[in-house]
Amino acid sequence: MLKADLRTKYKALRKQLTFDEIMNDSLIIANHCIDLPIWDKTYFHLFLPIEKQKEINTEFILQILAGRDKEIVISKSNFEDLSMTHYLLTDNTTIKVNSYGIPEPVDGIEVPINKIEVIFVPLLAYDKKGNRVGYGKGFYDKFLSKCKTESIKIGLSYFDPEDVIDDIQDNDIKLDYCITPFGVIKF
Ligand SMILES: Nc1nc2c(c(=O)[nH]1)N(C=O)[C@@H](CNc1ccc(C(=O)N[C@@H](CCC(=O)O)C(=O)O)cc1)CN2
Ligand SMILES: Nc1ncnc2c1ncn2[C@@H]1O[C@H](COP(=O)(O)OP(=O)(O)OP(=O)(O)O)[C@@H](O)[C@H]1O
Repeated sequence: MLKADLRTKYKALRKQLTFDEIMNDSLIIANHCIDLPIWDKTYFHLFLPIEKQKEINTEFILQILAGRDKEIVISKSNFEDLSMTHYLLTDNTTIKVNSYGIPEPVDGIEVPINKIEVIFVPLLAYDKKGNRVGYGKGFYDKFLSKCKTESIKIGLSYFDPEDVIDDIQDNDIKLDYCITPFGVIKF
């Protein structure tokens, strides 16, 4: 299927999810993280969920990371140049929801991209090769292209993969893993 059709399909599927399903799936997904070979790493990038889009609630993953004394990195998005700036999440971080519904740090200690070792990636759909589709502005394509090649990219999804995304381009960066409520997929 084409990216545009996948966006429509998966937005519709997400719309049907109840609050309880979102919470249950998010908790199961967080528990699957424990099985991944990432726990020797220090710098973990996490997205904070857009509630109105019914994204996976990453609060449970956040708790696991904090419990293991990891450095947690979150981003602020610039919709003018489609770039992201990365900040360390600390006890003093003030989070504000922006006009797109994304919870973001107001300011803080900036983290250079080359420090980030593990990235939890939001997505609408993905395929069996680890290609992904987001909201279509290319924020994560750009961000992931600047990350160290050895960084571990982990998608989170409520759903199984599609067979194939037909319009993949050269600048699409593949995931290393995807976690769903059904288990961990390695690409
Ligand atoms: N939690 C989270 N943070 C993230 C992303 C994400 O997917 N999830 N992004 C991943 O790249 C970037 C933000 N990407 C976005 C791109 C477009 C829209 C947007 O256009 N929203 C419209 C309606 C979207 C729609 O339904 O298609 C709106 O809010 O009106 C929002 C976020 C960076 N931060
Ligand atoms: N590394 C890059 N640098 C600059 N532009 C890019 C890069 N990667 C992708 N783009 C551009 O971003 C636009 C959106 O790409 P795509 O449809 O793959 O977005 P997406 O993966 O759905 O969105 P997102 O990454 O925000 O979740 C395309 O026009 C693409 O050419």
